[in-house]
Amino acid sequence: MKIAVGTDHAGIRLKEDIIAVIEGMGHQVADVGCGCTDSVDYPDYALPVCELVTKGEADRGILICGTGIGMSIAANKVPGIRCALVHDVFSAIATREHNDSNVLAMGERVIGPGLAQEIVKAWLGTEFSGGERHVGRVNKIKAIEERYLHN
Ligand SMILES: O=C(CO)[C@H](O)[C@H](O)[C@H](O)COP(=O)(O)O
Repeated sequence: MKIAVGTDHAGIRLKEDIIAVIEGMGHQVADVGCGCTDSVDYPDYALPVCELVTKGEADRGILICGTGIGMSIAANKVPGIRCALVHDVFSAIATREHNDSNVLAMGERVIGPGLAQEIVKAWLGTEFSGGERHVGRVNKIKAIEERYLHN
C-alpha cells in the first residue's frame, strides 16, 4: 500500500518512527510534511493527506499532531474520509474491522513512540471485516455526507 503521512510541529518527532514501521511492513510512504519544528497549522497537513486518499493516490493516511484531535477534526471534514483518533491497539484494530477507517490520527503529546508504532502496525495490518451490520453502518455515514454535500 501507499500510506500518506502528515504531521504538524507537535507531531513531527513521531514521524520518523512511524515511517520506519510503514516501510518495515513493505509499504510506501508519501510524506506531505511538515518538515521542521517551527509552528504550523494542522489543517494544512490534514488536507493534503486526505486528498491523496480520496483521489486514490494513497491507500490510507496517518496524521499526527499534539493530541491527534485537531488533525482528526480536520480530516473528517473531507468527504470520503473516515479518520479514527486512536491511542490504543484495541481501538486501532476495531476501527479497521468495524469502521473501515482510511485515516489514522494520533497525538504525540498523548502516547510514546513504542505504543504509536504498535498502533500503526495493528491498524495497517487489519482489514475491514465487512459483514452486513458494519457495511450498513459505514453506508449510513456515507449517506450523511451525501446529505450535506448536496444541501
Ligand atoms: O489541534 C491540536 C489540539 O487538539 C493539536 O494537538 C495541535 O498540535 C496543537 O494545538 C498545537 O499546539 P501549539 O501550542 O501550537 O504547539
